[in-house]
Amino acid sequence: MQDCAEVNRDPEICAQAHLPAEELTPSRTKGASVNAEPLFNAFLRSQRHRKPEMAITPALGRVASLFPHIEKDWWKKAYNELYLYTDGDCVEVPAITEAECTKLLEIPSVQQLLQTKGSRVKVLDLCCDQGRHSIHLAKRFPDLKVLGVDQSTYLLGLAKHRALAENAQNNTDFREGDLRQIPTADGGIFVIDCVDGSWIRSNFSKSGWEWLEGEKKLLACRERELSPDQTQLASREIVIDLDGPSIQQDLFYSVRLYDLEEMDGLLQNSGLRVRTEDGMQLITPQRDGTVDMGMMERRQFVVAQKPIDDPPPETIDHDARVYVHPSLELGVDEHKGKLIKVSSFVPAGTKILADTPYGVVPSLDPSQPDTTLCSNLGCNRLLSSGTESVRCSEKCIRDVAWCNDDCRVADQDRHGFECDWLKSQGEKIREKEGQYDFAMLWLVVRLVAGKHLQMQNPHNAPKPYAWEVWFKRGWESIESLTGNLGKWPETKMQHWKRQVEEYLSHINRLTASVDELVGLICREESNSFGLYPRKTGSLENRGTDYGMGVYPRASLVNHSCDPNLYWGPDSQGNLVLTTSRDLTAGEECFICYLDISEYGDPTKRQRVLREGFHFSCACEICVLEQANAL
Ligand SMILES: C[S@@+](CC[C@H](N)C(=O)[O-])C[C@H]1O[C@@H](n2cnc3c(N)ncnc32)[C@H](O)[C@@H]1O
Repeated sequence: MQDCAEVNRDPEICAQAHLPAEELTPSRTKGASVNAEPLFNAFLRSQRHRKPEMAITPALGRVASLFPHIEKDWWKKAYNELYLYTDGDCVEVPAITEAECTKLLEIPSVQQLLQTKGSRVKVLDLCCDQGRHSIHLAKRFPDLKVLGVDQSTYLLGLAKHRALAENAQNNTDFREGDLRQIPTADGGIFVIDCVDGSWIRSNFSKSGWEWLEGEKKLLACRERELSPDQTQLASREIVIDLDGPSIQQDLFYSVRLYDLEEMDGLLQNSGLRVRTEDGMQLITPQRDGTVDMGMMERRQFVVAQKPIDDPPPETIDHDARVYVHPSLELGVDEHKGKLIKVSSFVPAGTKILADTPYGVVPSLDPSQPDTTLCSNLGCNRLLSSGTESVRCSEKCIRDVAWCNDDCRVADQDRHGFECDWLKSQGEKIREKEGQYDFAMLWLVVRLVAGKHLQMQNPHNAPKPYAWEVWFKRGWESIESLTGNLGKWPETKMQHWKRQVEEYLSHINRLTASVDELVGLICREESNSFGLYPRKTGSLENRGTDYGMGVYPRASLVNHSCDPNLYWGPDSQGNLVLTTSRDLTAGEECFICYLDISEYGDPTKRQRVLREGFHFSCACEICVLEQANAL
């Protein structure tokens, strides 16, 4: 690996196009695509004499479980010529490689890097396989230096052969290496193209039969099994050559399934920070109905970076972390008001929006009084009991903590705004009005604190973001939220007015009037999101909330009892909205405002929506239920 570092020290784009190679089970496409490339076949022919390295377990019939049969280092032998026939062939189409590279280049931070550095950028392609991305990028940008690293001597040989034939040998290099021993460079961008574990977990096919009509006539028979803890997917692949000695391979292997949160955690453990603003884009390779796509069916890009120097707290712009999918746009409906829709087809499992909060508060679970959120708005990490944390030196309230001193310093000004108020009013409100009203009033105070800081630091508004075509940022985004004014019952309005007069006049720097603050409560109550441990919008119970926040962009998504998005916070308190099914062009996006697992009863559900959100739901489920009730 020393060599790699020398050839391509500090790569700027580290693309783990197949993370790790052994973690993927690329699916199959027609053998015709293999035939389409004479060079590839010539190489295969030249390798014909090689005996497959794979040891075949003789006469092993049906097995009770696949897991006991998996050899420890199965991946050391599996990436041979058969792999390209039965697995790698599904992406052996130049158009797919081109589309995937275009996606990579569309990642905002990659674009930015290319714009600032030109094509002098160095690319490290880990688990480069037969070099299809490396060679494509090298040809597309002749000044680029691309190093491909893989553990398979066979695939590297093919990559070198191809680079030569495609005249890309001068700016590519291919070396043998183990990705686990490659140090990550500072300042570069780390892109992982990996299997979408959570999707595969619930959608994988237990078996697959596939005819592979190419240079060889092969039949691949596959069987798959999920481990009891659902973290591993084991496969058995028997490959039969119809012309030659029949069984070519009986391979048992297993792949670890990571979902986005786990991947995020892994990257953070390795000192990388996930760039949520770059999105985790989904690639769905071309396929046809006859292909057993295996784990290639759903993949995603995760983009991360080693933190460079953090900007000083007063210049932090949380809105810089907002991610908006390019197909997303705003609309208006006569009854529903503003709405979010998509302008083109978006496949299921796509992150459509990741929004940053304008304010968040922890909502303490009384059974776990030590659990809270890092108070730094740029962090919001969950601090479970036992996690090391820094407490407020003024001992204002037990809910206030930071995960470390850096976060405390970054949050100094904002917390300074609320500290005295929390100290004098916090526990009193909780005792007299209850936890819900305390969290609501605290959130309102944090919203006002945000406005106050913004007014103090007007330079806190750098360049416009592309998403500002549709959305507002900063305090303006809060002001533009619907408050359902005039729709709340008078008793509720009086209750909030009393609370504002009784508790909020204690903030010295608060310059807002009682009416403005009551209006802010109405907005907060119409738009705030709970932070739940499990995703919401599915039939699963979402669990108990550990925080609540106002997310001005995500707030524009309307409700349906049969939503097409699910939502949940990431580890930094950003709210991530993901499509739960394919969306067609023009379709409105919906989340479910309720935990549908608790609101199966239509009357109860309609009542909560009317009282809490002031509308009668007319989604398909509600219409059907009403028709059945008549
Ligand atoms: C979080 S906001 C959603 C964005 C809102 N449409 C706007 O104009 O800002 C919640 C409010 O949107 C409206 N809304 C949401 N879903 C709706 C639906 N399915 N039908 C009618 N109104 C809806 C209600 O007024 C609700 O209180």
